[in-house]
Parts: sequence; structure tokens; C-alpha cells
Amino acid sequence: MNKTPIRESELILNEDGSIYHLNLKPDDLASTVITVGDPDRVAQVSKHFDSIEVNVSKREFKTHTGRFRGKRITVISTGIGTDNIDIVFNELDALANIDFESRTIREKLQKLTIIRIGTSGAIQKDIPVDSFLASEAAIGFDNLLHFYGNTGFLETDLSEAFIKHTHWNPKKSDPYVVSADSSLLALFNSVEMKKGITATNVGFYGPQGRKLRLDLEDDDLNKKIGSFVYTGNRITNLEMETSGIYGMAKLLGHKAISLNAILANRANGTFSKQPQKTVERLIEYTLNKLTE
Ligand SMILES: O=P(O)(O)O[C@H]1O[C@H](CO)[C@@H](O)[C@H]1O
Ligand SMILES: O=c1cc[nH]c(=O)[nH]1
Repeated sequence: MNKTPIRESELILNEDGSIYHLNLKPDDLASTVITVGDPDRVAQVSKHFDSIEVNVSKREFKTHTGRFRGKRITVISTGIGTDNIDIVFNELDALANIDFESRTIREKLQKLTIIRIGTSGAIQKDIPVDSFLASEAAIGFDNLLHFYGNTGFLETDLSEAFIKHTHWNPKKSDPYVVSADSSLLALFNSVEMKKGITATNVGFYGPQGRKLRLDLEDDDLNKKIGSFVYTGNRITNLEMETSGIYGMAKLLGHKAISLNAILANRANGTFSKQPQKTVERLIEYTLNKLTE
């Protein structure tokens, strides 16, 4: 074990001893963590808690830690995008696995259980708005994972087949595929929960094939993504964080699952008439499954 202290420019602590962006101290973190994109969704989750012991905010990162039916849970907002996932996951892991006094990695590493409750747009006609979908795997059109070593877990056969099928323009990115934690996939399984491969992109408009005033590089991108099938599995939905979450969780040794409230159906051109209600149902579903 390397006991050289991590330098002040790498492990950045605030004056009160909290970690740089999240403003949290190690004791503030529960071993079960729910991540949401929208800071307002944090209170939507924690309003179900019996008690809240931590309430901290900085930038887009809002955190509540409390108890739900006796189980200690942290709920934290990541904001939008895998660039924020890099910050949140490195800092959550530091809180769990680095001794802030000695600035060294702990001998015994803690494995966090991380559940994303997010919103997403389906690209398959048969996945209606207001349904739930668990991401069995994520294909990342962002490039976050390529900045790290030890990525032997990437499912390169799938990404190579995808690149070939879509004639992917390499100027966009080098797509990478990471699978979900299988025990969490089983925990959140039910007839209500659809499953599929989630595509994570670097934007909401052009990168997800949305056209307002701007021309797209490839008008057929979503169709090509939607027609890709690999060993019976298809890409079902688009959002902006899951590939980073799955990749960072695998690199750091944590368990992660991404649960999607489907608010848009891009193939049918529809959007939910009750987005808040659908997200609320997914929150209740998640909290119940965590404590069943
Ligand atoms: O609702 P959240 O969790 O933010 O997730 C989705 O919504 C945002 C875009 O509207 C992106 O972050 C996307 O991944
Ligand atoms: O279509 C959608 C809906 C929610 N979030 C996304 O990223 N895309």
C-alpha cells in the first residue's frame, strides 16, 4: 500500500476539512447513495426520510443524508453531464476510502452502493413515456473513461459492433460500454421495470438528435442507434450520466445501477404530461426496493 500523502493540489480540502466540491466530511456519507441530476430532486427523495442529519449544498451538488425506515441513505445531486460525474464519484470515493488526516488511502476499502434516479428519453417506439427502465449497460458517447487506466472491464466487442453498425463518425468520440452491477439489477427488477442499454451523450440537443434551429451532422443518428442489436440486446434510451457512473463505479470498486424515468419518446415524438409524478413514482419504487 502506497503511504505517500496525496498532495494538497490533488486531494483538495476546504478550511473546515470538507472535500472541495461536495463540501462533505467523511462522516456525512452513508454507504448507500442515491444520485439525481436535478438539485431539486434531492428534497423530493429526502422528504420520504424519517430524519435528515446532513443538509449541505455547493454549486449544483446538494446533499441530504438521513434515514428511511431506519436505513441510512445519502442523496446527492450531480448536475448534468459526465464531467460532473467525474467530480462526484472521485469525491464520494475519497470520503469513503481516503484518510483526510494522513492524506493516504485506507487499508480497508469501503464499497458504496450507488443508485441513480434519473430522467431519460426512449428511442424505441415500444417504451412509452412514464415507464421505468433499468440500464443493464451504458454506452458512453462522452470520453470520460478514456482518461483513466485499468479499463479492462469495458465491453469492447459491443462498442466495436456499434461503431461498425452506425458508421460512427470518430470526430464525435470513441464509444465505450460498461455494464451495471448485476446484484443491483436483480434487486430493482420487477414487471414494472423495463431493461435496456442506455446511451449517454454529451448534450441534450444536437448530441441527442434534437433539432430546433441548427442542422445536425447526421439526421439519422437516433434511427441508427435504435436499429443496433447485439446478442439480442438493443439501445433503448438516451440521457447524460449513466456511462460515467458505471465506469467510475467499476474503476473505484463500487456497485452502481441507473434507473430511468422515461419522460420523452423520441421515436413517437411524445413527452410526459406528468413528469413530476413519474419521477415521484420512481423515487418511491427505489426507496421501497432498498428497504424490502
Ligand atoms: O433528470 P436528470 O437526472 O438530470 O437526467 C437527465 O436530465 C438532464 C437533461 O434534461 C440530464 O442530466 C439527463 O441525464
Ligand atoms: O430526452 C431526454 C429526456 C431527459 N433527459 C435526457 O437527457 N433526454
